[in-house]
Amino acid sequence: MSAPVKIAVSNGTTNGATNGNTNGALNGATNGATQEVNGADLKKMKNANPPKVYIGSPHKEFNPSSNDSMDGNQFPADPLQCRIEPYSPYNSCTYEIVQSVAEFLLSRVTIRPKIGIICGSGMDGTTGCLADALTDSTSFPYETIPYFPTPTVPGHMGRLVFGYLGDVPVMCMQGRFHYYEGYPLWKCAMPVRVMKLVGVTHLLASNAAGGLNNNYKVGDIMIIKDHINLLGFAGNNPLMGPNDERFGPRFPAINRAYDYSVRRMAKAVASEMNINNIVHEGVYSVVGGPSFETIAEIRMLAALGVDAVGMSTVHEVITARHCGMTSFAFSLITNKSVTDYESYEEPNHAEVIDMGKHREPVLKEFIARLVKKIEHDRQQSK
Ligand SMILES: O=P(O)(O)O[C@H]1O[C@H](CO)[C@@H](O)[C@H]1O
Ligand code: HPA
Repeated sequence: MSAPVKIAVSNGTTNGATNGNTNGALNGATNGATQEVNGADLKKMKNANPPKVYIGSPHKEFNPSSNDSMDGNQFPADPLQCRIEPYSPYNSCTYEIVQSVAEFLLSRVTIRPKIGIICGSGMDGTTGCLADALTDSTSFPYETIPYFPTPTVPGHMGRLVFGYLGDVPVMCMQGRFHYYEGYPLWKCAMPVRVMKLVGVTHLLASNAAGGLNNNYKVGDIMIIKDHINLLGFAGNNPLMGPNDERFGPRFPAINRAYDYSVRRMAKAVASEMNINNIVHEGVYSVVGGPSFETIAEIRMLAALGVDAVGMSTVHEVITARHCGMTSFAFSLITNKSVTDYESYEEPNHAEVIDMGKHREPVLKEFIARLVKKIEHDRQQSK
């Protein structure tokens, strides 16, 4: 049975005050009621209270005259304001909105994490992994967080957990948002900006990916050293639209996206754990999905120097770098990409999730040790 977690119960009000003095982070007092429930209770709660569909959901017909509320707020009466809606490829989530989400969270937890973790498919604790390893945790189902999207993909649980990994305070996204779910890229990456305004300085993202590199086996880990943003090549980027300099510059550099020193720490962790034989470093490419790749596409990606392919992470890392966060990401190779026209093999999401669960203990330890090193390094460089 999984460890009890505290569920933060929204009382519809926020009282966090902006102090804006530490990395743009907000500071707020805890006033949210909390209650203890276990994992089973949480599932029951989720089923009993089907997710409210907020303005940010891709699945809702937007109706300006509706009286639907978002955390107690009415939709704006002015229909022009209502044009700020989620289908736009341009970011319509203002700094103030992100700030209000950060305040909402900070006013309900006392913990002030500097490290934010995003769990990939099958690694999100649906069976009780990383987030359940957190102690003294407070958990927010996404549907209880104003403006947050809700995940629609199996293997992505959909809650934000604050707690201690070892003795390091972290916040952990159990479940992420993908472009193929219907969310524009800026919306998929919006939680990263929330992390930033909560005070997070280091993003640590994981994902499930298909392995193209012939040296990789299913179950291996690939530390991402660089990416090819295929969605960006096609004119789609989470930073498209008006730029708010409070987050970052109009034209951010991305060539050092995957922090060299954190990658070195990750390799040191692999040595300590004696798993060098399954840990590689390589290039990840994002595709839009949800269909897996054709053989011709895989061959093209391999020719471009891609080692692993997936449908996430890149927009999160771009958004993190834009707002000055240090970022690190790794892929769990959950399947080998098919390159042979004679092959009967087909990738499928079930095997992706199964491999995530199978590798859970190794990944948990890998992340916990890395988090400890990052925190140690952060303390040293103060
Ligand atoms: O990248 P994560 O979220 O780990 O998920 C990966 O697994 C799914 C395909 O099985 C896709 O969503 C792909 O991106
Ligand atoms: N392709 C794209 N995304 C993926 C894959 C894949 O083979 N495996 C896990 N996520």
